[in-house]
Amino acid sequence: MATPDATPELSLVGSQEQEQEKEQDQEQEKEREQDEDQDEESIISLLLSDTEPKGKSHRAPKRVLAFVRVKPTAHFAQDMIRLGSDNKSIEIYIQKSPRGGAVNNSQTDWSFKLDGLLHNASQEMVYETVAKGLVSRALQGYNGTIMCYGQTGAGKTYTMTGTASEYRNRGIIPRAIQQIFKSAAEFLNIMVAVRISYLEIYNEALFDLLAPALGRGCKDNQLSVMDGPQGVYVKGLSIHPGETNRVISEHGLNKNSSRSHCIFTMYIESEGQVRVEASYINKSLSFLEQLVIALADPRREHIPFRQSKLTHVLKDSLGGKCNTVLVTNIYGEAEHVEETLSSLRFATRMNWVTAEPVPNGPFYQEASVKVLEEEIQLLKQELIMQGNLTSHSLMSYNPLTTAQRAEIKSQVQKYLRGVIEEIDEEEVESRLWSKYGLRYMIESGSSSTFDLHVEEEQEHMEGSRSPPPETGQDESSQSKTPSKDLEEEEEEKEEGGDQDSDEEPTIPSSEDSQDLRPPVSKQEAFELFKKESGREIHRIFRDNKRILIDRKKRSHSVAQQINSLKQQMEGIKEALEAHKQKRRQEGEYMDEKGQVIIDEEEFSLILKLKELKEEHRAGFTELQDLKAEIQYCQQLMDKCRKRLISEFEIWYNENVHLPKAVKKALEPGGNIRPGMIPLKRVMCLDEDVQDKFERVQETALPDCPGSVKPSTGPWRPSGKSTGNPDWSRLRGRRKPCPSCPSRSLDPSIPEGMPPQEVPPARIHHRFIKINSRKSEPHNLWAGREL
Ligand SMILES: Nc1ncnc2c1ncn2[C@@H]1O[C@H](COP(=O)(O)OP(=O)(O)OP(=O)(O)O)[C@@H](O)[C@H]1O
Repeated sequence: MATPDATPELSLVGSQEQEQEKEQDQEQEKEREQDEDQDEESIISLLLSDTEPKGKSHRAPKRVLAFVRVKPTAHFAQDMIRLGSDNKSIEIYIQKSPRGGAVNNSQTDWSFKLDGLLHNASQEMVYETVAKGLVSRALQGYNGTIMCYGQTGAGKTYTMTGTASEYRNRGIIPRAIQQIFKSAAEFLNIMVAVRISYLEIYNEALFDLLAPALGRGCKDNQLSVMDGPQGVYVKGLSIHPGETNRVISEHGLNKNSSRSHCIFTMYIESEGQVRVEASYINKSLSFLEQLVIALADPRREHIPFRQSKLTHVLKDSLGGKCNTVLVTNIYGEAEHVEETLSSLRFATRMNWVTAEPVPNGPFYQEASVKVLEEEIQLLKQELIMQGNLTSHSLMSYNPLTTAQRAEIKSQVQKYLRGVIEEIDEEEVESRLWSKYGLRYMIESGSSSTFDLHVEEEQEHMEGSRSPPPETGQDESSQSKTPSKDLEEEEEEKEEGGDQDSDEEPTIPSSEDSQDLRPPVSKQEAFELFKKESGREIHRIFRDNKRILIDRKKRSHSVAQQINSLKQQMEGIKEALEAHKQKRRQEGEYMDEKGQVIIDEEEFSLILKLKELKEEHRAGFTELQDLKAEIQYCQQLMDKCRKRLISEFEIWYNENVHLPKAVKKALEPGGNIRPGMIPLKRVMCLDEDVQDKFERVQETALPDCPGSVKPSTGPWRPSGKSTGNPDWSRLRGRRKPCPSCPSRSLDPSIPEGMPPQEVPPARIHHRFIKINSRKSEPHNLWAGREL
């Protein structure tokens, strides 16, 4: 049984044969005395806490933590084993051997100081003391190893796996798995995968305990310990998704376990990257002792890791980048005292082994990286969408290479010399437009605002290279925000209907070839569409997007808040634990109801912890709600995006590709039913036809100031005309001029119709298309004549 009143005494009485060892131990003991007081508490608290101490490098060497667990017994050798009331020291007293004679100076007393004694400790307490901090650190990215060492039957398996019969007696492994999954569940943004392996080393042979067909005794077993760039690993060892119970019960508790060493490893991965390997070793070791002696001696250069499979496998766990905790299981009975002494010596040496744990990358950082990655993904999707809209699915957003520049230059030159009819590359086309500031003209009879917007867009993009609009709009109307502008336009439309007018500034003069307009690019058309027909759906899309971004930001900050609360809670729990320990050591007072009396500080800590827990719970619920909202908004956004694109495609084809007359024919009551003319057959004026038409128009309207001459310029595709225009009819198609009301260019409008009744029409628009698809020579009038 425990001897709580035993005085802790740090003394070392040695025997001759152990003199050398004793000197070394004394030297170390002195050093330890100096460092210990400052160091010990901080090391333990660092290991047991989630947080890094401020101002301290996490690369500072850390000792292996050594705990001793005493197996409960009714025959505790009180006279031989004395447990210190500090719960850290243990003394062994062995009576002098009578064989030693009168001069018997063999050592009889040994005193050991470790990081903690676990006597009559529940499984829960063992886990809290030994493993919880290490697992928390594993979740922050540090590899960790928990080892159990001790005499056969001393309780290693019980400590590691516990008993299957009683839930509360589950051991470190199931509790660690539970803690990992619980913590992972709190980081909803991160997918955490836990995989396991279970290795047995028996007579220097390796066995995969999770490969049913390859258990011990199977000749096919081909496992070997390897040194890899990522550290030591066992080649051929199977790694499984985290369902362990069945297999462990089959293999883990075999009868010969006392002669074997078992290493259970958990690999914690977040989003594909192996983060942590938390290993558990549960068997007594012999080569390990030599290794530990070597590791504990700073003067030793060679560390004999490779002398056994076990020590080789443990290379990264001892003295490496790993947090290591040792539990030494001992018996409390007198008959085992020699073995107990040897186990405690091992524990003390292990306690001197240092390591420099380095994180693989903490989850908390991972969470923020995840948010940024999602943002990048979102932006990429938008870029792809834009690319699709501009038919630039293969568009590269990188600067052009020299070869690409040369290709563009050569194509442009060929095109300008008339060597080629079309510039193949769509990207070349778009760059051409932007380089030469070319504008477009649209065969549109109904959308006056369309042109106006295009003009505004161009101005916006090119820094007001065009002359200001002469539509009578005052300056204030030009400086309106797009949304306000759109609202007012809408109102204007409602009040005055379609205000297509001849005064619009988009009408180019024939002298000014700069104003010649190539066809509208899809990108520009899309911008326009978003402000007009697609305005509502675009608004919804934007609203959803705004909500989505807002929720993502919020969820990120809530996640951070939760993490910080968690850290605070851990801090308070530690403080409470310290209070509890102190209380127990100093003796507890009870009130009349038998309840322990606590001091004010402890009470306020309890209240604070309660408060934090509530906040944590609320934060967690909010995070889950936000997650659901984010998912929902994302779906809505996707739907809106699809709808926006599909409606735009229809709008674009109708407004840009279809000439006015075809559109008119497609209107309800028109003579062409939708679908009769494939939209892909882009209607464009054949160049020859158009040239002739321009000439006819010029001669037909020589002296009418209100008439506008079609533009001429360098954009003359030299396609062969196959059309057969009816010139007599063409002569009749002129733009209605306010001063010449009897003349109309619309074939559907009889001559002499008053101007106010003439539907809006433009003859100065010409359709020039440069793209990789060949469009059939086809003209508006031929279409109408069908
Ligand atoms: N702290 C404890 N409380 C209750 N029972 C214990 C405790 N420690 C060990 N035992 C019991 O003692 C027996 C032996 O323990 P265990 O199998 O864990 O020893 P071991 O060190 O793993 O032995 P071996 O090296 O031979 O495998 C088991 O029945 C176990 O349940």
